[in-house]
Amino acid sequence: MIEIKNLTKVYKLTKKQMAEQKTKKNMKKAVDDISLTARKGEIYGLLGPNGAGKTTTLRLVATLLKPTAGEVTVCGYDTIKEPENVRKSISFLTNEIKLDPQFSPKYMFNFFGRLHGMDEKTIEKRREMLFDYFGIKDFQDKKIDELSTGMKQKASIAVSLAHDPEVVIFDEPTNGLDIVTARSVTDYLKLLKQEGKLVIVSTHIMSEAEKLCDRIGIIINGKKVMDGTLSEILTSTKTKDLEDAFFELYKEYNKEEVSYVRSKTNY
Ligand SMILES: Nc1ncnc2c1ncn2[C@@H]1O[C@H](COP(=O)(O)OP(=O)(O)OP(=O)(O)O)[C@@H](O)[C@H]1O
Repeated sequence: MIEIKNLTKVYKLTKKQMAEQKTKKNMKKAVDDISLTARKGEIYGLLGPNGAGKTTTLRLVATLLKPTAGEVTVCGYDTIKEPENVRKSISFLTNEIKLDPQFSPKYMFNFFGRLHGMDEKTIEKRREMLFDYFGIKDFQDKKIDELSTGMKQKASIAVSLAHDPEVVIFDEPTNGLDIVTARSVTDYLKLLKQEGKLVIVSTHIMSEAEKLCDRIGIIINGKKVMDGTLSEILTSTKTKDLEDAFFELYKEYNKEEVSYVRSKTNY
């Protein structure tokens, strides 16, 4: 289980970042008082536009960042007090973490398996199963550098799952993948859920959130503005699909931006 309580993350901005973000403030509140609970046997989706704070939230859960305020527990372990136990319980995948291009998928899998303290027999069994599922076997001895984007992503996913963790945290796992590869990834996430794992993903793809996630947390400007099942969200927003629901919430929580877009488009 993941329990997030009043989580806040403020970044200090460099002068360059201030210029890039066109702001005079040297602080950016990327995550603003988010609380949520995600349970075993479900896929929880963080849905939000670019810059909403999804990656920062997942990095805080994965112990890669320290919160400015609030707390997170993963499988009962506090991310600040017991980060090692949290790391043992999770798989974390993000676009910024890449496998070393000079090594092969097989080498990387074995390396991470040993790092997690797995014995050679278990490593081989897990590798065979995961490489088989993701169609990596024929490419397992090639350099990562020589693989296609989809194959690289599938290899990263397989390696990240080597130790069979209870909690799977994937930041935009289908980003940049073709529809067939993306489907093999989302189908595998459903299998993990059926095994009783907790899967938490971020996405800005409405259809993916609709089809994949049991519950969805909508994040706008660092705040969780709503969460629930798809039908709960549609009922509360009186809309017929997630895109309309998202836009209703976006208008409510982002009035300045929406009126700017309207004035530009006469919408
Ligand atoms: N290391 C950092 N230093 C300063 N600001 C940051 C840093 N990382 C992220 N931000 C800012 O924090 C905000 C939230 O970023 P974050 O990457 O968490 O959003 P996101 O929802 O994952 O967006 P995307 O879908 O574009 O990945 C953005 O305004 C971003 O520019």
